[in-house]
Amino acid sequence: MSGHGTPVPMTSRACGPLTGVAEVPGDKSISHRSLILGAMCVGETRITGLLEGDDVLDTAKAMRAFGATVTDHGGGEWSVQGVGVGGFAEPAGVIDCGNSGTGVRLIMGAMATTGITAIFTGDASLCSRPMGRVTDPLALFGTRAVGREGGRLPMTLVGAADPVPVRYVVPVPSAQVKSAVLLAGLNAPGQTVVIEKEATRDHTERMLAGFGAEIDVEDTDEGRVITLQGQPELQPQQIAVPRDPSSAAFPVCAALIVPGSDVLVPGIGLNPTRAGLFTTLREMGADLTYENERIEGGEPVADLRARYSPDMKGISVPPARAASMIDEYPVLSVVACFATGVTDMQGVRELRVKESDRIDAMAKGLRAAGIDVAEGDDWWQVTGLGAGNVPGGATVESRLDHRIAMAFMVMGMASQKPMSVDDGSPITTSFPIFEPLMAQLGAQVSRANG
Ligand SMILES: O=C(O)C1=C[C@@H](OP(=O)(O)O)[C@@H](O)[C@H](O)C1
Ligand SMILES: C=C(OP(=O)(O)O)C(=O)O
Repeated sequence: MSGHGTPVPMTSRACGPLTGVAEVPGDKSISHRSLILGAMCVGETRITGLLEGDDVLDTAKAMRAFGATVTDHGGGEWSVQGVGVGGFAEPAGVIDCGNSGTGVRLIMGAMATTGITAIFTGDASLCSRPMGRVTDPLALFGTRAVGREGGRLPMTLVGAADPVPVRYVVPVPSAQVKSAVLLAGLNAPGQTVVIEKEATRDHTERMLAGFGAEIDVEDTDEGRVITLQGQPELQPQQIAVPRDPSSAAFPVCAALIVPGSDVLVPGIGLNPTRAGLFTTLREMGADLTYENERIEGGEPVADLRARYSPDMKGISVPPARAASMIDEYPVLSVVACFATGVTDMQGVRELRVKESDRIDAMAKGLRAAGIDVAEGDDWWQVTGLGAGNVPGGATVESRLDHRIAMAFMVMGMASQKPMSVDDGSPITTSFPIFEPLMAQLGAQVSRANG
């Protein structure tokens, strides 16, 4: 879990070219789902390339608490002996999901129709995030939730003993909400239907099909209609987790802004529901190429090659692309500082309910570093100063948010003065090897202030 220990101040300063190969860890979204779905079938699921970040480790602990046997075999190899759909045991203690919205919301879905009771909590960040978006649709199955004011953790969920299937139109673009409803639908008899107006990451749908569930996805005038047949017997799988495009974003963006850089980031999943940042960077004029494009485990994958790009221009990022790059706006806003002109980001209200209010956290930090930022409820604009012209020289609060901490560390690699964060410890939630990996490329990130 992050943010429970001593804060780790971190500083990043201008460095020579970043060069070499950046092997980023496994995908966080797919790692959570591998453990949860593995726990929901009878038999052994084998996983390679699991992200061993705090968020995923907390999900592994939770699956043990619900009765699955989760074993770390070393070197990113894990196995899960599952208990079957509807087979979760009632946990003896409180389920602490640490910093992870994905972990808590998907696990709530998975236990919601099993007739057991579980108590959930998390760190200060997670306890401030809205859970009603998940407990409202789960109530339609018959699940009861009692939490703090505003639907916040800590929260008790009493699972539905006789769940009914549900038809639910997801009111916010959220793969976590969609996934929670689908996982709950697994143990309800009959068909559960989830409709999303905007496509969000589709790992749950793809993986459910892989585990043998009967699931159908159709694009209609109403949106993406996902129909799941309840009470399947899921079949254990061998899963090779691809590398995380959201982690790849950091070495890629750093290479684009540090003079002379040339970095290869191999084996990155380019599922269209995740790859919006790379499309955006290319539209800005980034020298970012896809090499060795291939299909792995049913997903498009490529090696990304990012080179220093001093002539990038600000663009308008279309709101329809927001879901496919929702976690990448903090680091995109850093790249925008090194481009010329305005980068306009619209339709991004969801950024306000992540580990922190990411528009507010980035706007304050960027302004302190000499950048002009305008913002509204669901949009913000960053006025770039162009390569070499970004002042920097600020210490920013990371607010228990790994992506805020890493974004400002990337900024410091190319700004005139160093950038510091008050606490870099949250980085281990998603990217535990961020510091050694960036150092290996030539970055100067140190654990000290100023
Ligand atoms: O389903 C997932 O794995 C995730 C969905 C997104 O959250 P929302 O569903 O809240 O948009 C994303 O921000 C998060 O990092 C991972
Ligand atoms: C939003 C994120 O994660 P989560 O919602 O799982 O905490 C993220 O990793 O950027």
